[in-house]
Amino acid sequence: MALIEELTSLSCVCCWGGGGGSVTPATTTDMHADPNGPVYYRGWYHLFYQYNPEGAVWGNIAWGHAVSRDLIHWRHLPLAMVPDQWYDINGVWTGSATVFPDGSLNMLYTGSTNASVQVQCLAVPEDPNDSLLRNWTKHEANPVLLPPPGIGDKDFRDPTTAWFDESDGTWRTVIGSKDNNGHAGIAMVYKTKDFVNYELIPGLLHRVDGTGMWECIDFYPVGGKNGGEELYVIKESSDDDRHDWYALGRYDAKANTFTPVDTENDLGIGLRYDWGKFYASKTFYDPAKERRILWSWIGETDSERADVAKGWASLMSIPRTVELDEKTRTNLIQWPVEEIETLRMNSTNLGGVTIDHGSVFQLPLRRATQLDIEASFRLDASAVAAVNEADVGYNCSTSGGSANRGALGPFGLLVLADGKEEQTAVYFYVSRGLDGTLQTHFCQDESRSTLAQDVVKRVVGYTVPVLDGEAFSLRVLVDHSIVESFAMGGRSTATSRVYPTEAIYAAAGAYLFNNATSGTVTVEKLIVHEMDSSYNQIFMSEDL
Ligand SMILES: OC[C@H]1O[C@@](CO)(OC[C@@]2(O[C@H]3O[C@H](CO)[C@@H](O)[C@H](O)[C@H]3O)O[C@H](CO)[C@@H](O)[C@@H]2O)[C@@H](O)[C@@H]1O
Repeated sequence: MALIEELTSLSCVCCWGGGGGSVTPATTTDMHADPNGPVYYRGWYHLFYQYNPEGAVWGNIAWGHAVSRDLIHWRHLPLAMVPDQWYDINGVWTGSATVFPDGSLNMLYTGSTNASVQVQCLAVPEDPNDSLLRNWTKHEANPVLLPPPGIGDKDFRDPTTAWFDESDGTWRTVIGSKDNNGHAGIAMVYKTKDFVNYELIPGLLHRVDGTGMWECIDFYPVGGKNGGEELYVIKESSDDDRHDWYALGRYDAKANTFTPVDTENDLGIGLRYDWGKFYASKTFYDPAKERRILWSWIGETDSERADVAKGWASLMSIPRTVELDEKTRTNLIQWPVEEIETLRMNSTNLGGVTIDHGSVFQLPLRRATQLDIEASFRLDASAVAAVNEADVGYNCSTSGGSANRGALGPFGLLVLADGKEEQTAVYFYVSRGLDGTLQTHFCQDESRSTLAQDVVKRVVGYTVPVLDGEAFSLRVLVDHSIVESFAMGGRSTATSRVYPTEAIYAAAGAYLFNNATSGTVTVEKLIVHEMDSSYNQIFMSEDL
């Protein structure tokens, strides 16, 4: 069994379900999954989530609920909704909040009926004056939407936040499904005036053959500032491969179509929010700070048996802002919300060092289990120029991880590392293509993250754009058993759920490494912040 040394208290914005540390468990065994209906309401950030109060495995799905003033310090509230009606008795599944111009809001969610049919249901706050949104009324007209003809009873779920279409004064929501003909993922759009009666808009918003069932679709605009063209993001959580894929494109409301800007990066085949463990994510618009925030379910990578033994499973990612990368316009930028910086304590500036090829350098830190690391690297220009031979076919997942040496990489950081057996490597590997251009790969190697045997350990990552003159930059958030990394200012991210058994407490360290065969790496910037815990707990009246 894998051992988790202690609660992941920093990134665990939502891991209330026991595991020790500062969080009082709601019960002794439970399981969390998809973020649901995130919303800002009357001064509170609300996070609802798929939750099994009865065990550390999926099942008996209800809506857990927590609130925060700052997205970092969370207070647990009682369950917001439980399966208690024929139309959701098999689970109150994933849904989204829609906020109206007058500030009121509702939730559309998927109910799994007594016959396991997926239907859409409406819920409204019992008392709109309760800023904590503690009690919810399921609408008497539920279920408000059934699977349409041609769609499988079990393939119709996870309505998005609705948006208003001025052309006909209706609200629009997207629901994901699949078409077995072509094993296609599909996105359907419904219009409604009252959230009780719906009309399916003819045609599909989008469809991509071979991608299978699209769960937890998200759809929102990005960019459009300073005269730039607004684009749309469509995101699907692939039931086939359990990754969150996105595409950038143009939305034609009249034609009800989404067209990707780059067909090679169409939905489900090109861009991912995160190359690690990151699923069923959802965004919401934060009116308080005029930003879009992304949350995701980080599942376990050890065995179900281990989850049952430890009594809880899964947690939420650190909330991230998400916006269009205006420099490339080919990808999103994700970044930990600025509020995370309030947890920074001691900061150590270690920049300005040069690491020779084939070397490792331990960072002089007091403790290294809760860190926020900001780093940027530059390769020695003469070493880059000297590499004439093409190095094609490099792939983070299959090229041997951080141990595999090339002329220009890997180089980066080792975290949750004991200097002997255990480490998680976060690194860049630069290769020259046949056309002479350089390609940068951003990878995270979990293969030595734990000595435990019942853990899926992978090397994850992909290529990341590096523009002329840019240094190779990394931001790495380390929290005992989670590593969330952001490369090139957030153009690419990788999250690893790890279970060190030796690299724990005082034995955990962090290192710089340059495992390239030629050339030095200059560490231009390296600031390591020790991080405080967020001390999440049950909501108390004095929290008001
Ligand atoms: O909780 C339901 C909501 O969660 C979503 C996306 O995470 O669907 C998850 C899904 O898978 C769960 O059940 C599987 C067993 O049937 C289990 O293997 C898996 O680990 C669980 O996450 O739930 C349905 C029904 O089982 C399945 O088709 C999905 O893949 C979301 O789509 C739901 O609203």
